[in-house]
Amino acid sequence: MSGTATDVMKRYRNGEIWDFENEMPTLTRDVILGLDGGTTSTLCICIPLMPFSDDLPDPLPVLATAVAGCSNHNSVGETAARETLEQVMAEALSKSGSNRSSVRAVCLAVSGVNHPTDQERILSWLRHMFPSHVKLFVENDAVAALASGTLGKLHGCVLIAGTGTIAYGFTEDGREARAAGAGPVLGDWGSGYGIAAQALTAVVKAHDGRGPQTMLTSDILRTIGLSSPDELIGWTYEDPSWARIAALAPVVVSCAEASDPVANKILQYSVQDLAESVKAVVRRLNLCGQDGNDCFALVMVGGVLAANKRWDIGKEVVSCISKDYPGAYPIRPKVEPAMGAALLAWNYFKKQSENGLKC
Ligand SMILES: Nc1ncnc2c1ncn2[C@@H]1O[C@H](COP(=O)(O)OP(=O)(O)OP(=O)(O)O)[C@@H](O)[C@H]1O
Repeated sequence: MSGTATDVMKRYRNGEIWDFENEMPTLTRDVILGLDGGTTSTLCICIPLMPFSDDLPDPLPVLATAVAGCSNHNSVGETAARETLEQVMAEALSKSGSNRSSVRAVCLAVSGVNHPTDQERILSWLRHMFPSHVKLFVENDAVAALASGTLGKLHGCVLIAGTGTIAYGFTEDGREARAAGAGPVLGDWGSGYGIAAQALTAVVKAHDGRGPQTMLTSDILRTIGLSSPDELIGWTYEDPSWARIAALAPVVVSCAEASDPVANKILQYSVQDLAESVKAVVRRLNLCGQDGNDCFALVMVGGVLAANKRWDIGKEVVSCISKDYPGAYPIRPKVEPAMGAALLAWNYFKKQSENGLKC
């Protein structure tokens, strides 16, 4: 299958493949399922197998989406994770008017896929759900995040900074490298958790007389409804979940915006840490070429990198990376990681077709 940009425009209307002869959506079609399996929810997106053009339609055609709970087997166990996946894919297919026999590929991006054995285990679940001709992919969620910025091409580096952080990159010939993403105990200081943990530490140090006074004390205590730093010990033990601590990151930003030197220092350190993760990946993969000036996509994802009025962490990170690697071009994805996952699978078929292979 191949198609020009004009063909693509002709074949889509309102995000559906359109049967122009009969003025109705085409009912029988090959579809791809892209899934983003997070710790809180799982999103499944069903797209048609689009024509293999370099100019993708804008907006990208979505036949249906479905949302379910957690599908991370580390959190909910294998049986519940499999059931959630089955349910969310069945719902997306049913909403799109398709069924399992229309599925050409499934790409599942999940957090916690760090090793080929994780991949194999999840692949074997999918193999039981679909006929053998269906192409199956299981990736780390960072890979889908990269693809959501590059529209399916695995080339460049993604930096995710939300509750946690990770940098993940690919060369055009498929080599990959990652940095950070090992969790707060192992020093992800640029994550929401890392920023908030440094701020809480600064508050306790100021209270003890081990560090400078900071407006973080009043602002953090007000935010979490405590009256003294002494109560922080009980507060952290009460529920040490990463997201609860990480939710304090915007308080650090507002204190830095109000020129608090301690908050400023924390953010500057976090910016350096995030930039170092990306630079480590770029260096190991030589994404910037021999002279250091080659262009590469730098996909920026996550709440910490969202634009703030005056203290824009994402902008500072890019500026820090650009000093060493001027070819880094930042992309803030317009589509969901689940779409990134679906586009990864589509790109696989596109490459097959370009190489003259049957797909
Ligand atoms: N304006 C902001 N500036 C800095 N940090 C922010 C801002 N808004 C939200 N955050 C932080 O972003 C984090 C949430 O981001 P996001 O929703 O991308 O993460 P997540 O999906 O929960 O985590 P992860 O990507 O690690 O799984 C929270 O820690 C929050 O404190």
